[in-house]
Amino acid sequence: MSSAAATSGLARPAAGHEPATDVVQVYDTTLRDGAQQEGMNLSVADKLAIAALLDELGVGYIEGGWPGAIPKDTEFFARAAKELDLRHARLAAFGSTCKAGAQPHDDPQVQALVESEAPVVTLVAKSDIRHVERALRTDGQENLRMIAATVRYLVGLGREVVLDAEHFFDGYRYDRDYALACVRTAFEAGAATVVLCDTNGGMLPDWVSQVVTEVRAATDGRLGIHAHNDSGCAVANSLAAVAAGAGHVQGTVNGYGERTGNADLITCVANLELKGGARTLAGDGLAEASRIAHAISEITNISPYARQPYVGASAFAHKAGLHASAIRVDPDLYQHIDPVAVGNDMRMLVSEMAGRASIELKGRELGFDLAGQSELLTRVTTRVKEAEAAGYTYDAADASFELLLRAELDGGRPPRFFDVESWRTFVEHRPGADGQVDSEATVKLRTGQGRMISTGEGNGPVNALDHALRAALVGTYPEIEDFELIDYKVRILDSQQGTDAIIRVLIETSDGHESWSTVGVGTNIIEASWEALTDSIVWGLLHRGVEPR
Ligand SMILES: CC(=O)SCCNC(=O)CCNC(=O)[C@H](O)C(C)(C)COP(=O)(O)OP(=O)(O)OC[C@H]1O[C@@H](n2cnc3c(N)ncnc32)[C@H](O)[C@@H]1OP(=O)(O)O
Ligand SMILES: CC(=O)C(=O)O
Repeated sequence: MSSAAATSGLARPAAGHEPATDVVQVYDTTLRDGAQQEGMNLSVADKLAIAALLDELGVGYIEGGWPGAIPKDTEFFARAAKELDLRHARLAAFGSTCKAGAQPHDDPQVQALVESEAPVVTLVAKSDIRHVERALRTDGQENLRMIAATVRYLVGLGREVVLDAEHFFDGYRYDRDYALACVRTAFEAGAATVVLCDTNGGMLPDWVSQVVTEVRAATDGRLGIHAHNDSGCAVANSLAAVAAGAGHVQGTVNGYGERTGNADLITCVANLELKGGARTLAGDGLAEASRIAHAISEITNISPYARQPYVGASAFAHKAGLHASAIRVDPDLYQHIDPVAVGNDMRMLVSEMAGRASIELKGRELGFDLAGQSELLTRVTTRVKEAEAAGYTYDAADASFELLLRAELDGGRPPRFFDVESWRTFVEHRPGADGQVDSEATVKLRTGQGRMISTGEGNGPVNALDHALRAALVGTYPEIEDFELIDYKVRILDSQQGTDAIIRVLIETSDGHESWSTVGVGTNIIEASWEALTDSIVWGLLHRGVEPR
């Protein structure tokens, strides 16, 4: 594998996509525009924790929210000043220009921005004349006065002012002169950066490119880009803007944001750094990007998107056998960068699409050197294909695949910690018990310490079976007390057969340090669950280094 993505022959900038400037400011708005995402509700503690992670990533600016408008955001700035020790980022408070007919020093909303004590203030201003007239219900001159007065006032108080020109691209296409007048007014009043916003998110990269090129030629000062993803082009539009001369890019981690979200900041930065050769983040944060993106998902309580570029769990996961056979020669042949550059890992997926190279590489990932073991590789590949045809799925159940591989390595014998004599479950409904249904299971098995018979109760037959199995084993293998079933998924594979269909069960187990997934297949849910449950215990014991007792 190449040591750095930037050195990979595959990661060279494509002509026309290099940034026009080699330093691009990175401005994160996860805590403000990201928080505008449907269903997201961040506490002040959440915001402080995310801000610390963003600083670790190395962004230049963290927009913390809108003090004065949202009480939690007012509190965030008060606490951030005392509790955050930012090494890289400057905090930005977001708000709007003063109201029509008002002066900034009399406008309570502008005063709240001042009182936040954030060193940077980002003002949203209308730059589309239609919004000025219809939403603000004022005229173009008054809006320019509001921009000039508010920017000048805040700059006079020593703040770095960023002006977010809302609806800029739509406004520019409708009335170019007015949109340009807003940008010029902000620069003349002392704004450090004017950010051209695709607020409705409907632009396409060549439109953005053309507009930014023209604005750059017509004005003097640093331009930024703030793109929403309604046309699916937020990242592409941000890159197009930077290539056309914008020196500041706004976005959110994981692309959170209003409606379809904002430009995914990590994708933008990774593209700019690794392909465009720009300097964006302070420090080595990019190499930690996957961990940071996932940590932020934990805080927002929104499951990470596996297929997210660069940082997604599937971003460097390879399933097709032909891909694996080339990757065995050189990973660059099927990867656009070295995953290490963004703190991610290459993974091999074993499935019906696997070839012998996939099995060899997966084996290597699991710590087995299978190189040159041609017969074994053929046997395992055949077993995987047959099992997948019967309903198993190993790309979602690494632990079950490892047990299959170990069995083949050991002459077809699966690892044996116990021998099952029998198991059974029953479900009972008793009249007069408030509709309650009781489940009970009995498991009979043998370990080296003798014959064990245990009964378990549960809120369903699988739960009862799990309890009975654990009860039967815990005396011999106390280690299993730490194993916890954390996810359980059932899928009907042949739905046309109704209740006779094949059932697949996937189980995820954790011991508090790592988690592992196992699969079971059967004509009924309990049989399939039993297989996944026993695999999960066997794998857990093997990985604890436990010998059969
Ligand atoms: C494109 C973006 O995403 S910008 C960020 C948007 N974020 C938010 O709106 C979240 C926080 N917002 C809020 O808490 C509230 O909307 C507040 C506190 C800002 C305003 O609340 P209210 O005073 O009740 O006003 P309301 O939300 O109904 O309307 C917004 C007002 O701001 C005015 N306004 C809108 N944009 C601007 C601007 N750039 N400059 C000055 N005034 C503006 C509108 O004309 C309207 O004024 P009006 O009350 O005189 O009609
Ligand atoms: C400022 C902002 O969030 C927008 O225009 O989309």
